[in-house]
Amino acid sequence: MILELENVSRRRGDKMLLNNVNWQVREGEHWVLYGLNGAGKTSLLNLINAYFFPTEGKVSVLGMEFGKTYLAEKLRQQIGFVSSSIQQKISPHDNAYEVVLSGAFASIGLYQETTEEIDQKGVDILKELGCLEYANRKYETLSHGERQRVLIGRALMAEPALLVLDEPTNGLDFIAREELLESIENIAKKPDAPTIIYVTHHVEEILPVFDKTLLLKDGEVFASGNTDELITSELLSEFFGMPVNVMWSNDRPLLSKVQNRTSAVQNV
Ligand SMILES: Nc1ncnc2c1ncn2[C@@H]1O[C@H](COP(=O)(O)OP(=O)(O)OP(=O)(O)O)[C@@H](O)[C@H]1O
Repeated sequence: MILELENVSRRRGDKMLLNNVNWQVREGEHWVLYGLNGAGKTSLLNLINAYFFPTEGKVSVLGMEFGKTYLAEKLRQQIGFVSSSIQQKISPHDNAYEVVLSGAFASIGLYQETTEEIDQKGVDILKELGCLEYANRKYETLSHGERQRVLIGRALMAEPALLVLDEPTNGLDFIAREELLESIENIAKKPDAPTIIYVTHHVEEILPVFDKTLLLKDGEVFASGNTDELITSELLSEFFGMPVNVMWSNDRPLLSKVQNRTSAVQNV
């Protein structure tokens, strides 16, 4: 089992950041974690990464149960994490190749000697993610989309059992977003792929490989299960508290607001 959360709550003062969350992620599954701003997604990721501990409930990540053994460092080495907070920590003067290689040591910056095997693996990953042409460019000169690819490459260097992609398409234009999604899909489809948790605000980004979804609302699990059963007009209308329409095109959902009668009349 990759992830097992049992009746997990996290309180901060009077506020419940997470309330009675149950979630099981099995090896080989790919999940979307979907929620609006403030739903508790970051809080949940902080818990998975052992930056937070639950006030109540049981958390077990990659077979390590929190509280019983304190293995935060060991755990984090086995989780590939791509987020805007990691993005900000990368040294802007390191080149793309060095950033990717640093993932082998779970370090920010490359301080250790690499082996030939590590170097080759870095090249393979750069190739796979389409980053070879800018491998020698400084991180600070890369576009937003290129940086995200490099960060995913860095995360893959450590061969993580779990890869968490926290809103990786933020700030990307349509083409860059679709290209990045294609790369993510290719990674997910590989036989030795890590389990992926893809965090997003955008239903349109749910790729067919993400066949499991957790809908988080106000710190609680609104629903979890098979994506095609959850991402429906009916369930999402209930989730948003307003009527929405979900249409599927090329196995990807498209979301739109259903116009109510009053606004339709106003538009006449
Ligand atoms: N340290 C804290 N103290 C008090 N409230 C907090 C703290 N951290 C987060 N919150 C609140 O908990 C709620 C959940 O926040 P969280 O950042 O987990 O949501 P999110 O789903 O990641 O949102 P976004 O998509 O906007 O990043 C929010 O209402 C937030 O204001």
